[in-house]
Amino acid sequence: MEDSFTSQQTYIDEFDSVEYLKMYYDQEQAMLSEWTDFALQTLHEVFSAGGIGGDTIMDIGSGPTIYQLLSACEKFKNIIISDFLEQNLAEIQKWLKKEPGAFDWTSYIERVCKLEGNGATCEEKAEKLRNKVKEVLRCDVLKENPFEPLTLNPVDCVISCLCLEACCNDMESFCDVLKHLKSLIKPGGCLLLLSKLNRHYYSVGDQRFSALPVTREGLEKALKDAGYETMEIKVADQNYQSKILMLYAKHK
Ligand SMILES: C[S@@+](CC[C@H](N)C(=O)[O-])C[C@H]1O[C@@H](n2cnc3c(N)ncnc32)[C@H](O)[C@@H]1O
Repeated sequence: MEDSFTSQQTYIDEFDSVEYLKMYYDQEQAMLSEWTDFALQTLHEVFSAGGIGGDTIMDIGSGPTIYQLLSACEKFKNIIISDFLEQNLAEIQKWLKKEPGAFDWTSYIERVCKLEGNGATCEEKAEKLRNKVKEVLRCDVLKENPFEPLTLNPVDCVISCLCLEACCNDMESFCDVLKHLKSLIKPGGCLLLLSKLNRHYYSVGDQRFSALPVTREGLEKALKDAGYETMEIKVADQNYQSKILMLYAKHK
């Protein structure tokens, strides 16, 4: 069964949130900086350019991470965090409640404060983000209503980083998921997707998790087929090892 796409039960049983943070977000691990450099810089640019903002932003497949919301928290009054796994939501809650053992995001917060250059301290920025997170919810993007049995009001913006490729085993399913997300966005609102291209899997500890190897063209087509209008695409510099990109699309 080596080749089958990772099941939801495997995620529930095997995804180790603490190990994921250690492998991909611990500053000691230099291999990660290409992703975080790109994500922090790109999200800073997208949110500071104006145009994207409003009442509520929803992060889909947040995992145990908050770096992706550091720039967004300047532009939205409310933030909804969501993931399929309870263990990831528990990690987020630990950080929100400043509990012992919570992951230390200080260096990420400092980097975003520096990019924003408005004199806010790391503590002030962290408090701003904490205060804006109004919900931490379980979701399953494979469901037509990812928050079933809840029905949420559509939001101004949905953001999702490295998640959809981890849930969908083909482009048809990817397109269906984009349609599910569309129902969570107000008409005229936007979707921000951050992805690594052509990746077949990622590892957490000894466990491999499947990824759908997406291309820029495939993503653009899926967005079009799902009824979005692509507004902007940014691809990381050539000197990055793996191709990574940000897609900004509008719910027409
Ligand atoms: C590679 S991690 C990305 C985490 C985080 N967004 C980041 O940028 O590091 C993929 C995430 O997708 C979540 N996921 C997997 N299947 C899902 C589903 N059906 N619905 C929502 N999230 C799902 C996993 O729990 C995991 O947190």
